[in-house]
Parts: sequence; C-alpha cells; structure tokens
Amino acid sequence: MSLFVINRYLGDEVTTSEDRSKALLQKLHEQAKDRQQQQRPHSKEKGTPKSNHVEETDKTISTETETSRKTKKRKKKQEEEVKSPSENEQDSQLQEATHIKEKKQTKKKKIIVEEKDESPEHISEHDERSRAEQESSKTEEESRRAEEESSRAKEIEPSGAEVTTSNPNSILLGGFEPKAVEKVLPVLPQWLTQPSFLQKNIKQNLVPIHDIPGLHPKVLKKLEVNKVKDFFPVQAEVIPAVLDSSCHGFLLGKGGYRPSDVCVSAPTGSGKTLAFVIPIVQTLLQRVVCEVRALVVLPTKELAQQVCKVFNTYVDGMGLKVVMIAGQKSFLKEQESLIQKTAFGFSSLADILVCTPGRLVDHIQQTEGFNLRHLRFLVIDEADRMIDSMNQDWLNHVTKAVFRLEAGSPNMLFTRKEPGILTAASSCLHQTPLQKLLFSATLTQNPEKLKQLGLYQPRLFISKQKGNPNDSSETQMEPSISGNFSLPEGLTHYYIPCNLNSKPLILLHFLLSLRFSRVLCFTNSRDASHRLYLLIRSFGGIDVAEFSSRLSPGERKRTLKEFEQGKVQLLVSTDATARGIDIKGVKCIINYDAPQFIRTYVHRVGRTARAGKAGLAFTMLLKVQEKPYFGMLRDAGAPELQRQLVKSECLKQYEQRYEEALSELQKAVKNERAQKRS
Ligand SMILES: Nc1ncnc2c1ncn2[C@@H]1O[C@H](COP(=O)(O)OP(=O)(O)OP(=O)(O)O)[C@@H](O)[C@H]1O
Repeated sequence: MSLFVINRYLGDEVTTSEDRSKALLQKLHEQAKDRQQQQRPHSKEKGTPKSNHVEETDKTISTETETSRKTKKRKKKQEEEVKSPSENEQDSQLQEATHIKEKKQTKKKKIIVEEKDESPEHISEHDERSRAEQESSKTEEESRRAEEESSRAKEIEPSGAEVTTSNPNSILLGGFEPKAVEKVLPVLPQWLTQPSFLQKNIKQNLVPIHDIPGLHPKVLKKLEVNKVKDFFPVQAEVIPAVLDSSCHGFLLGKGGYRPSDVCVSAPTGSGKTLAFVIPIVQTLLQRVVCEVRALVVLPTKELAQQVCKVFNTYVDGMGLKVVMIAGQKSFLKEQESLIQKTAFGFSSLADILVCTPGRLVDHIQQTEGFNLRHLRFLVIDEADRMIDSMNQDWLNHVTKAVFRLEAGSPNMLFTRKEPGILTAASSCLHQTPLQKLLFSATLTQNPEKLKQLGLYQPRLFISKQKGNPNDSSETQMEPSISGNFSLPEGLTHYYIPCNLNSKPLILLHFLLSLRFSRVLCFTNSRDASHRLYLLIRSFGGIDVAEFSSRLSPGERKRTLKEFEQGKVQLLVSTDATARGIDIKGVKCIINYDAPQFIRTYVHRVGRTARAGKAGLAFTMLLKVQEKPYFGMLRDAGAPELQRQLVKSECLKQYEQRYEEALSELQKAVKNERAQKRS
C-alpha cells in the first residue's frame, strides 16, 4: 500500500508541485491585495478613476482565488494524510525550490514593470513584495556592512593609530591613547637671533676712550680722573649706541623717532655698569630743570648702593643729582631727599634715581609730588632677576607713573601719551621717548619672559662664545632659550670630590695650609652660612665673617667694607652677595654647597676674575651630585670643570681640633635657640 502511495506520489510529483507553487503564488497575491485594500481608504480619499478600476479588478480576482484556494487546501490536507515523514521532507525541499523559482520570476516581472511604468498605480503586488524583499535584503546588507565597519573600527581603535573608518570622510571618535607628539622647535625673533656680538676677551680688546666718537669733553675728563683710559668691549659698543639715540637731545629720539630699547648680555665683571652710567650722564648734561629723567632698578639694596656710588663719581661737578631709594634710610628721609615743596608746588631733587622695585612702588603710591613724567631712561640691571620679580607688578606702576596725565595740565598738546600703533597722526606727536636699557650676565633669551618688559624694537648685544677657533664668522654661537651664558676669560674653575664629613676640613685646609686670602664661600641657606661661620670661628686661626639676611643693612655694609679692606680672610655668604657685588681683590670663590641653577653658578663665580683679571673657583661635590652638576654645566655650554683632589693625609692634622669645634658649635646653636625662645 505504502509502495503504491510512493509511486503515485512520484508520478504526480511535477504536476503537484506546480499546482502548489501556483497556489502559493495565489496566496501571496491575495495577501498583497488584502494589504492594498487595507491601505485603500487613504487612496480612496485622494481617489483617481484609474485606482478605482484597479480596485474592482482586484476584488474579482480575490473572490476567484479565495474559492480555488479553499479547494486546494482541502486537497493538500488529504494528500498530507497519506504522506510518510520522508515524503514531507522532500516536499519541504520542493517548496524551497519553488520559492526560489518564484522569487526569480518576481524579480523578472518587477524589472519589466519598472521599465513599463514607475507610477505607483502600475506596481503589482509582486512588485510590492519583491520591493519589500529587496528593501529588507538591502537593509540586511547595510546592517551587515555597518557591523563589518564597526568590527573593523574596533580592531583599529585599540592601537589608537588609525581612527578613520572605511569612509575616508568620517572620523571615529575616541582613540585617546598617547601618540608621539611632534617636537616644535622654538622660533626666536630676529633681534634675538641676530645680535651685535661683543668681544669676550677684555684685555685684548680695550678701546681708548678718545676713540669713541661723540663723548663730551667733561665726560672724557671725568673718565681720566677716575683712571679709565680704555673702554672695555661692552662699553665700546653700548655707549655709542645709547648716545646715538639721544644725539638730538633727550626730548626727542633720533630723527624724532622713538629710540630702540637696548639689551646687553655680557659676562660678570665686564664693565656693564659704566656702559649705562656714561651715556645717561652725558645725555642729562643738557637738562635745565631737575626732574627724574633716569631710573635705575636693581634687585638688592647693596647693588643699588654700589651703582649709586658709581653715578655719584661721574656726576660730581656736573650739576646732576643722584638719589637712592632702597630702604637704607627711613621712608620719610627718602621722601625728603626726593621732593621739595616750594611756593609753586613740588619740585624734584633727583635727576637720576637708583632704587629697588618695592621701595620705588611705595614712593609712586605714597609720596606727594613725586612723578616720573619726564623719565627718559629706564635701566633694568640684573634684568633676568628683575623679570622674575615682575609678579610684583613694579613695571606696570612705573609705566603708569610715566604716562599719568597731569592734573589740570594747561597744554594737552605736550602731554605724554603711552605709545601705541605707529600712525601718521601718532608720528606727528613729538614727545620725550622712554628708552629701556637691560643688563645682565645671564640675560634670558626666552621671548615669553622678555615680552613682559614691553620692549620696543630692541637691539641685543651679546658676548661671543668660544666656538670653533677656525670659525671667525659672527654666527658661531646660536642664542638659545636656556641661554649660553659666558664666564669671564680669566676664570679657572675646579671641582673637589668630597663627602659631608670632609667638607669643613677641606675649607680649613684651603685657608690654613694653602693660605688663601679674601675667600668668598657660598652656602645654599642662611642657616648653613651661620653654622659654618660659627664652626670656623670656633676652630680659630681664621678671620671669618658671615653675610646673609640675618644681618641688619648696616652690619652688611660694614662686613662688605671690611672684606674689601682685607680685614676678613673668609666671608661665608648666602646668594645675597652672588649677584653684581663688585669687591676688589677677591681671588677665590668656594661653592661649599653646590649651586642648584646655572645662573646662580655664573653669578657666584663671577665675583672673581673681574675686569679681565684672573680668578679661581672651587665647587665641593658629593659623589651623587657630580653627574647632574656636570650635565647642568654642559647644557649651558660652560667649559668642563677640572678635578682638584685633596688628599686625606692633608686633612688629618685638623681632625682633632675640628671635633672640639664641632662640640662648641652644638653649644652655641643651643644657646642661640634658648635666647630666641626667651
Ligand atoms: N673701562 C674700565 N677700565 C678699568 N676698569 C673698569 C672699566 N670698566 C669697569 N671697570 C671695573 O671693572 C669692574 C667690574 O665692572 P662692573 O661692576 O661694571 O661689571 P659688571 O659687568 O656690571 O659685573 P656684574 O655682572 O657682576 O654686575 C669694576 O670694578 C669696575 O670699576
């Protein structure tokens, strides 16, 4: 029976499957029609005669197909009842095949319909279905692509190197992993890259004072009286440059234009002070009314005192007045030395004002009648240090005071205005220019820092570095931000390898055995200075003094004087004497504590080998300090330090006395603490 059924089935196979596919097609037709009918109400509203016709036809088809569908369903059911499971399987395979065939046919039809007419009215149910299929397959394709892309992006993202997807226009957000950042080389302004070079060797490049054009006979005489026969290289270059900018008097710049500001970076002891004292004195010789026309700002009282002394030497007998305001005297006394009250108002008692920034700001704010409206020269000595103190805003106070409007000024035409952009109108307004003169042995070449000074078309004078001896070109040294600071030619510097215990013994050996006189010894703190001073004093046999902020200004002044006079063999000091202090006859510098910055080193060792003379500098280095210290000097382009060994046998003789001095030091420190507490 089953065999018969199978044969019958196999024999009927083709016709049956065809029937069934037709039935399936029919069914789909019906479904599509149903869907159309559901959508009809909307289209009816719009209602076109054409669409009505289509609807009627559809209806007829649908009633016909409904009857045939039912009959076929019944037939199918009967057949299935007699089929085995394997037959069912075969059947489903055939169904699949039919389905594919059907799809192909639909596709073909769709293409034909599309070719015929693309209007929605002509689109058959097949087309709709195939379109739906196509769309769904399209969506599938798109989602598959998106998945592919996202997985690709996921693969790329972790490396952080590639963030773009397959579409070159789209950017995948994220990728925050560290990437190699390209180094941006600093671009220095032209005035920094093309400076005027100064000869470094003083003795070989002396210029007779009479060879410098434009010097006033009175000034020449003054120089001769002070035994200055030749100018040092920095003076020979800078003095004519500043004088040139005031050749038409101090009221106008050369040709009526604003003069360029001047920046000078020359080694310690190269004579920078005279380089600004001489042109200022000569320019102000022409003045009629006493007003503050030159202002010199320095970082410490001692330096202000020193510069004031040099000015006083050169204005003596010239009718110019120099006043110092650095807190050496009481505020009231300083006010009295600055301003005088007359029947016509206040009058200035100073032509040249030498000051520290803090005290200057105090007088600008509090001294009645004090003004800077006639200021022609603003000298910033130790300029790099002064830039560091810019947070005190002293320069801003000075600039405001210079361009402050006179209350009830009768003639606004001659009122000084802060220069802005150069225009035809502004160039017609002639007024006294304010010229800035910057000096330092370690002038920063960092444009960011220099910008704070508001320089106008600056000119840079810089000492020539020792480069390739065969290279005579001007460009053998490349200025850099870190600064290639130069050391005095006459300086020989060494390092002494040591440990913490041997440090004081080495110092004693230098003073007692090697008999070094006028030794300036630097420590890194005032407590360290004080303890070392107490220790050496307890040891005995050495004239020792200390110099730090522990001392009053009067004590400091006396100490420096005694040191200069040779009454003190060893001066133990903090960095308070490291900058600018000019003490004649200092033969040897000892860095008991190694300086932390190259600038500090340059200024400390610069207290010797001044004015072209010879000098020695020693730095005591612990083993751990050696490598970073040499690196610091190398980076700054400083010549290599020579090694100076001190044999332990040389130190043995001091050990016993040193132990005693140490215990005395402990007692002295205890006593001082007790005194402080009480
Ligand atoms: N033309 C000169 N002839 C002789 N001696 C001079 C001359 N110019 C300066 N000096 C002397 O040289 C020494 C150093 O000068 P000065 O103090 O001006 O140097 P500096 O460059 O300002 O040093 P620092 O950077 O340490 O402040 C001083 O004692 C000064 O008197």
